[in-house]
Amino acid sequence: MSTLRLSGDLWMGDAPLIRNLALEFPAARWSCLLGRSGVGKSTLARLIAGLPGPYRLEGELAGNGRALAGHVAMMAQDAQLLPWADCVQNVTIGARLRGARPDLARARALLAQVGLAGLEGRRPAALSGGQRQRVALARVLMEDCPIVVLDEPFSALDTVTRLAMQDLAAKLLQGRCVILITHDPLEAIRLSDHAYLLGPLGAESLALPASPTPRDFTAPETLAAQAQLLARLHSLGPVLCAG
Ligand SMILES: Nc1ncnc2c1ncn2[C@@H]1O[C@H](COP(=O)(O)OP(=O)(O)OP(=O)(O)O)[C@@H](O)[C@H]1O
Repeated sequence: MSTLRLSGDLWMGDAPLIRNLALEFPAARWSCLLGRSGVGKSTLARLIAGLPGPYRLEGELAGNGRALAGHVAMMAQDAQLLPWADCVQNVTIGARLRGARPDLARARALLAQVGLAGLEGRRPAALSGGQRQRVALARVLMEDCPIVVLDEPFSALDTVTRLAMQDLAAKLLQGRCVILITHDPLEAIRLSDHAYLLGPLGAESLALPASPTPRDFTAPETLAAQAQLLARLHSLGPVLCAG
């Protein structure tokens, strides 16, 4: 699967959310989706991941004309772990739901890769927020899908843990088509090869530094791009609540 393409109008119930979408998510690249709260970023993430909901796309979503079922793994802000299951059981949940025999050795190896060697038998309640996101990352790697959707995966973490998780994800998800949703301009700039700013009337492509990712958060070009992106997001104005 080389490039994932999404085009058309996104609807929530009987109301349009985003019109005129023409998004391209190349293989082996990180693409970022930005936009005001409520614009429809998580809805797009769910659509790409094939999750059910009261939304529909009047258009096309495919990778080289092929359907996406079985090709997408997703990681969200909340690690979404089973509270009664230990790390190994959480990482192998996909196989068990499919009725397949879980590869426990591979699960343990992936947990070691994300820095959780020795904690395999712990349940989520006995892990820190950062450790839970590491389990979620290991679960994504376990699924071994060419497309990975990350919906604000690190936004609940403190800044230093977040930077470490960004570096880890950039390393371990290398070679996959990653679609990152984030509110954090620095995260977008550090990790993305390209970015779209979403609005109700469509998506705008944003310029990013040419340097390789993950970008050094102290590099002048990273900081300049972060400031520029923050200014662009700020210019959209605050989110207003109806009623
Ligand atoms: N299950 C649902 N039923 C009805 N409306 C929904 C549902 N889920 C989301 N919406 C609405 O669809 C719109 C888009 O929601 P979505 O969560 O995709 O936005 P978002 O851009 O991800 O926002 P945020 O940045 O705040 O997470 C919002 O107006 C939201 O209220």
